Amino acid sequence: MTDTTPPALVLEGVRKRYGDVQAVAGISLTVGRGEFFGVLGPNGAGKTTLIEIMEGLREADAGSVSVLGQSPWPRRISLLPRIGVQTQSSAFFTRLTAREHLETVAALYGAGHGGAARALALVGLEGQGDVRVDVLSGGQRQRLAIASALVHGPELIFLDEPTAALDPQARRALWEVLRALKGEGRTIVYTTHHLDEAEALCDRVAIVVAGEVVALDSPARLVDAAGAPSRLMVPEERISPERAREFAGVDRVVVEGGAVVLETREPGPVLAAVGAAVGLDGVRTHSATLEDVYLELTEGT
Ligand SMILES: Nc1ncnc2c1ncn2[C@@H]1O[C@H](COP(=O)(O)OP(=O)(O)OP(=O)(O)O)[C@@H](O)[C@H]1O
Repeated sequence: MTDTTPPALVLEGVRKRYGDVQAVAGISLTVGRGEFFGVLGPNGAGKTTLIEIMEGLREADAGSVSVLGQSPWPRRISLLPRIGVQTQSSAFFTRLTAREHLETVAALYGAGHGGAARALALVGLEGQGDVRVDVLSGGQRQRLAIASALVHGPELIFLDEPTAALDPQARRALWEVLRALKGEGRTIVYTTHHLDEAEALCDRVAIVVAGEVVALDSPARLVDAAGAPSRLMVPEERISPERAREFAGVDRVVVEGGAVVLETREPGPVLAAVGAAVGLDGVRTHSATLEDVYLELTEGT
């Protein structure tokens, strides 16, 4: 039987200009149901504009957008309960408590009250349910904004830099929340400047530069395709740069922070050769990461 369920998102040739600025310059992409999809890119690359077009908060100048099989613009009431959008803090009901705020958001989507307690617990705000929104800390407000996107149990969740203002523990806790939501089959589309996070969480990422997608794939495939070298760091008292250069498969040798660094695209054989020659005590390795790929693709922007 063929699956006729439409993808979570289909964008074709989407463009958006603000005056002289071409914020989104022809973006096409598809996000499958249940996918965790990251939108990455430097400040001003067009990520927020793109997400707002997906959310139905902005109209594209050109191109087509399909969200769960429907066009999100003009605003489509039937779509709203099915998508979750991280509230901007300007849209908070500041005189309400955190719980009342979430109950109100849930009611606006036609969902019951039960979701508020669950959403508070999911983002680690169970102790702040009775605290007024206007006295929450910046990080707590951010968590409430995320809870607002989840409270009605949507199929597709959009988050714009959800971990930006969070402390490291809250950030890791949110990773677990996001993983659990994905585990429930929900689709997540989010932007972040944390490349380690995108690498840990996303099934696929799109790297956006100046309104265009310059790379789109799984983090692992992007890293493989970039062919960035691995680095082996050997304490400098154990090996000289001259000797390090003699190992087959070493592309480049530099001395950094008390270590002789061997750059190689064949880390296995080089590591074995270094081990046989001088031993592996104190040797550290660094494989290429999504951040290396990102920095290369966004260089000069
Ligand atoms: N309402 C607006 N009016 C005019 N220009 C805008 C507006 N919103 C965004 N822009 C411009 O469009 C471009 C893309 O902005 P956008 O906020 O989409 O980028 P971003 O990738 O989300 O950036 P950041 O990482 O800094 O949040 C920028 O040059 C920005 O100055």
